[in-house]
Amino acid sequence: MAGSKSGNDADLRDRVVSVRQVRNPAMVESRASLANISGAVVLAGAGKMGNALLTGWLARGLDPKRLVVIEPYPSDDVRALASRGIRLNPTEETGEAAALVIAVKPQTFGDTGPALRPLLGRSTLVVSIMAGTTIAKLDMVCGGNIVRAMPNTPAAIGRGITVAIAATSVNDKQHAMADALLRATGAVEWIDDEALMDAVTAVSGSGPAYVFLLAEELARAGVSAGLPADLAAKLARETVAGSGELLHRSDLDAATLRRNVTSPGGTTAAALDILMGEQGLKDLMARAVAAATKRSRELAK
Ligand SMILES: NC(=O)C1=CN([C@@H]2O[C@H](COP(=O)(O)OP(=O)(O)OC[C@H]3O[C@@H](n4cnc5c(N)ncnc54)[C@H](O)[C@@H]3O)[C@@H](O)[C@H]2O)C=CC1
Ligand SMILES: O=C(O)[C@@H]1CCC=N1
Repeated sequence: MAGSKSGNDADLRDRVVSVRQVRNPAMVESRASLANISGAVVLAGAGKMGNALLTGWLARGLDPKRLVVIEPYPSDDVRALASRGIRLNPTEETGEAAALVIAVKPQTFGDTGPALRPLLGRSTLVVSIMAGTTIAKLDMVCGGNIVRAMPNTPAAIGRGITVAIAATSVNDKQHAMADALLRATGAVEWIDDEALMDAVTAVSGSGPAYVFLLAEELARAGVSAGLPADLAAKLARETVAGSGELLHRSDLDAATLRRNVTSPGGTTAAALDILMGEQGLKDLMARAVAAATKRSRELAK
């Protein structure tokens, strides 16, 4: 038994190494491409997602002097970046940007978008991460060579996943720059069917919230089952984080990892009878993702 466990550990280590080997080239390439950007990278909106992007770019070697941040209510963290050379709300002309990344709320874009036009030249790349905001709307409100992208908040620790689609006017150089900017925060998947973006937003854009809710409710259920609140919170947090990390490192799919926890006739099976029963998680998740997809479509109007 012990022999087979250490064999499993060795297998897991091998898999971790092979995962790292696969991921590194893209990160290295992203770092090289970020360092090669000439011209200003302007970020409009340094809230939760804008901040995560900023952190990733700086960690991957984008020269802070190339960064311009437009943010009416900068957090202390963003203000502190000014000491590293980032230009925050500059009053002087910044000239034509190499890239403009739009991270304001979609509901405000109709008002904020036109003010960004002076930053755009013929070759400016525009990357929008706004939910539900189509390439056609971006083109109408501010123009530029547009990439529409949907990241998620694990971007803040370089573990996000972004789905992106480029307008036909985006050339190879602009495409590579967009890829480098987005890849600085994790994996990137390029698609060529914009209609998929609403479901993408519902699954990976909003998805971290569903996982955090799972941690919240697992802790609450632990308290109901008799645990002290702080122990329940710690157990739920570490269980969600550890399971996510195992899923990340393992070659096994989620269903197999789930089965590996489930002894026939045991405690997990008793819980899964509820979670996988009628109107269980499958039904709830399908309804939740459908609601988010619908909301993303509504934001486009
Ligand atoms: N939070 C998330 O998990 C994700 C958000 N997104 C998208 O990212 C965008 C930003 O979302 P959050 O960061 O969550 O919101 P947020 O509210 O934290 O950030 C938006 C920022 O825009 C700033 N702002 C307002 N008017 C502005 C102007 N005229 N010029 C420049 N900045 C202005 C606000 O002060 C705020 O800091 C949204 O479009 C959202 O759909 C995309 C993927 C995930
Ligand atoms: O809730 C939202 O609308 C944004 C987009 C995906 C995550 N947060």
